[in-house]
Amino acid sequence: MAHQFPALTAAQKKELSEIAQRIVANGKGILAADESVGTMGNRLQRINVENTEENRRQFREILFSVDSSVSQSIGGVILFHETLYQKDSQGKLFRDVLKEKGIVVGIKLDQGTAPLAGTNKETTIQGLDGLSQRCAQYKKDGADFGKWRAVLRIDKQCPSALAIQENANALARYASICQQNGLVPIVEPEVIPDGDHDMEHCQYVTEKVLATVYKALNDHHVYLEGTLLKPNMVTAGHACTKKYAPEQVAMATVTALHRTVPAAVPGICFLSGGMSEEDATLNLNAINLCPLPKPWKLSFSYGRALQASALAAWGGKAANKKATQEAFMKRAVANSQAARGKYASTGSSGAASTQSLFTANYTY
Ligand SMILES: O=P(O)(O)OC[C@@]1(O)O[C@H](CO)[C@@H](O)[C@@H]1O
Repeated sequence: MAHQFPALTAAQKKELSEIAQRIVANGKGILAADESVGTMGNRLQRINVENTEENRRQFREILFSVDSSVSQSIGGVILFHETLYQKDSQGKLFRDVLKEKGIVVGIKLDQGTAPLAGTNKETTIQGLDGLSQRCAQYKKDGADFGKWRAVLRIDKQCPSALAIQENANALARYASICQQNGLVPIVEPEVIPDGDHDMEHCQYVTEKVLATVYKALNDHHVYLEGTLLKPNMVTAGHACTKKYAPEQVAMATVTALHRTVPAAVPGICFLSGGMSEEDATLNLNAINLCPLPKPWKLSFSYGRALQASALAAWGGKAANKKATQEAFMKRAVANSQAARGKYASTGSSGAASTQSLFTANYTY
C-alpha cells in the first residue's frame, strides 16, 4: 500500500541506498575512528602518549594517509566532530584525504548515555535535540552517513523492556532525522559483552533487541534500503567460563540476524566490542561461511579491532609511521577477506593482535 505522506522522495531514496551500498561493496567495511576525546584518551594512555588534540590528529593522519589501495578494504570511515574539521600536515582536510581515496565519510552523532531512573543502571542515548540542524551542517561539510550507538547490558533484570523500547525509539528517531538530511544512518544497538552469561542468553537478548529496533524503524517510516546495521556479534559474556568456537558464534549470530533483520537492509557491519583483532577477524570469516541464508552483506565497523596493533606500533613516534600503516593495512585487508569468507589465518599474528581489547564497564 502506498504511503499517504511519503517521508522521502524517490531521489532521496536513491541517494541513500547508493551511499549504503558503496560502503559495503565487494568485501569493504568501515573503520570506526570516531572515538570521542575521552575514549581516545584511554587508548593513548595505554601507549603512554598524552591526549592532546595534536597527538590525536597525528595518529589519524597516519591512518588516513595510508596507501590508497586501502579503499579496496575500507568503504567508510566514521569520524568524531573534531576530526572532521582537522587537516593533514599539508593543510588538506581529512575529509578530502578520505574522499580522494573513494572512501565515504561518516560522523558520530550520538552524544553519550544518560541514566534511566528506576532501572538497574541502564541508560538511554542523548543527542536528538538539534540533531536535524547538526545533520544538515555535517552533510554540507562532507559527511554522507551517521552513527548512533545505544548500549544494552545483560544483568539481573537487564535489559529491561523499558531500556529496549526507549533505545529502539531513539535509534529510529535518529535514523529518520538522518535520512531527511541525506545521511545514511548506521543503527547501532550494542548488547555489551560485560557479564558471565552464556552465548545462548546473548542470542536471546540480541533477538529481542533487534526485533524491537526493526519495529521502531518501521513505525518511524525509516527507509531500510538506506540504512546499515551495526550490531554486536552473539558471544558469551566476557566472564563466562564456557568458550565457543568461531563457527558457534557464527551460527548463533546469523540465526539471530536471520530471525530479526529484514532482507531490505543492505549491510550489517559488526562492532568489535573488545574482541582481540584476530578473534574479530576469525568470527567475521566464520559468519560469512555460515550455511544459513544471508541476504545482507556481512562486514565490519571496527574501532579497537582495526587500530590496536597500529596504536601499539606507533607509540606516539613519527618515525614509526611506516610500521603503523603496515599494521593497520594488515588488519584492514584481513577483515575485508573475512567479509568475503576468504580469510586464512597464518598463525603468525603479532602479540598485539591476539590480545583481548575488553574493558569492563566501558564508557564512551
Ligand atoms: O567495539 P569497537 O569496534 O571498538 O567500536 C565500536 C564503536 O561503536 O564504539 C566506539 C566508541 O563509541 C566507537 O569508536 C566505535 O564506532
